[in-house]
Amino acid sequence: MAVPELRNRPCGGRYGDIVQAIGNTPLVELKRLSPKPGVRIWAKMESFNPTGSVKDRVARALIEDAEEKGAIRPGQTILEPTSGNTGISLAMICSRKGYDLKVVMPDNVTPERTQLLKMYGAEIVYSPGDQGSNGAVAMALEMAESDSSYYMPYQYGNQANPGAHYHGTAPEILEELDGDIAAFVAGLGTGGTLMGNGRRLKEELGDAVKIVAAEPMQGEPVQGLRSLDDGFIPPIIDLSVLDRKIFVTNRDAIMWTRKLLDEEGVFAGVSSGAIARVAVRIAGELDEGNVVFLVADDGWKYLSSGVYTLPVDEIENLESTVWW
Ligand SMILES: Cc1ncc(COP(=O)(O)O)c(C=O)c1O
Repeated sequence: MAVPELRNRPCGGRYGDIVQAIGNTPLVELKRLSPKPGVRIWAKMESFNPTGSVKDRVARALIEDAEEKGAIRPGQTILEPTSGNTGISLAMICSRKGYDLKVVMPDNVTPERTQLLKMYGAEIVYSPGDQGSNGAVAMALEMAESDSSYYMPYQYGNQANPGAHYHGTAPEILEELDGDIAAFVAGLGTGGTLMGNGRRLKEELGDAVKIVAAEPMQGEPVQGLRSLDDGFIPPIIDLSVLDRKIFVTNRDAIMWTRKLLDEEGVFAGVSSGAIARVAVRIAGELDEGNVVFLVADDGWKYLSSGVYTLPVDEIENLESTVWW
C-alpha cells in the first residue's frame, strides 16, 4: 500500500459567514486503534463543523436546495423531524438566513439538545420518546399535511441530504487519501451519510472500497443511529450501496466512545464509539489499506448522559441493555 504522507491543511480558509465555513473537516489518523501495522484507521472529524456535527453539511444543502427551487421565502416556517443534530444545524442556518424553524423531536433526547435548539431560536414539538425517531417522523408528516404553510425539507426522503456527502464529504476523503480507501464505515440515521459517501466512493473506486453500516442492536438505542431492521427504511436508502452491516451493543458503543477519548484524545458522541468499534473490526479483517470512519458529532451534548463519567469497570459490567 502506498502510505500517504501526513500533511497539514494549508490553512483554514476565509469565509463571509459561519454557514460558508461548513465542511473541509480534518481527517485524523488513529494509530493506537489500529490492530495491524499495514492497516491505517482514519477519523473524518465532522465534529469540527460550526455546530459540532456532520448535519451542518446536510442542513445547508437542504435549505439551499429549497432556495434554489424557490420553495421557501424568508419568514416562512421550516418543519423537520430530527433526533437532534439536524435540528441544531437547521436552527443555526435558519437563524442566519431568516427562516423560522419548528423541530419535532423525541422527548427523551439529552437536555443539551433542547438547550442548543432554543439558543438558536427554534421551536420544539416533542414526540413520544418510546417511539424514537420514527415517532417524530410520523408526527411531523401529520403536521405538514394539516398545515400547508410549513416547508418540510424531510431529510429522510430528500436527495439533497446524500448530495451533501456526494459533493462534499466524499470528495474531501478521496483527496485526503489520494483515492486509496479500503473501507468506509458510518452509522445510519437517515442513511444520507452512507448513501452519499458510498455512492461517490463506489463510483470513483469501484468494488475496491467496502461500504459498511454500523447499526445499533435491536432494543439498544444509540443516539442518532437506527437499524434498518426497525421497520422503516428511509426513501433515500438504496440497499445496493451497502456491502455490509454490523451490529453494535449499547455497552460497546459506550466503551469505544471512552476508548476514543482515552487512547486518541477524540471527544466524540456515542455513535462515534459504535462506528469506531466497527471500523476496528473491519481493519482486523484486512491485511493492509485505509479504513475511514465518520465522527459524526462531538461529546458535549452527551455529558449529561453520564457516558464520560461512568467508571470503565462499570461499563464493562453493564448488561447489554438499554442504558438511557
Ligand atoms: C449522531 C449521528 N447522527 C447522524 C448520523 C448519520 O446520519 P445519517 O444516516 O442521517 O446521515 C450519524 C452517523 O454516522 C451519527 O453518528
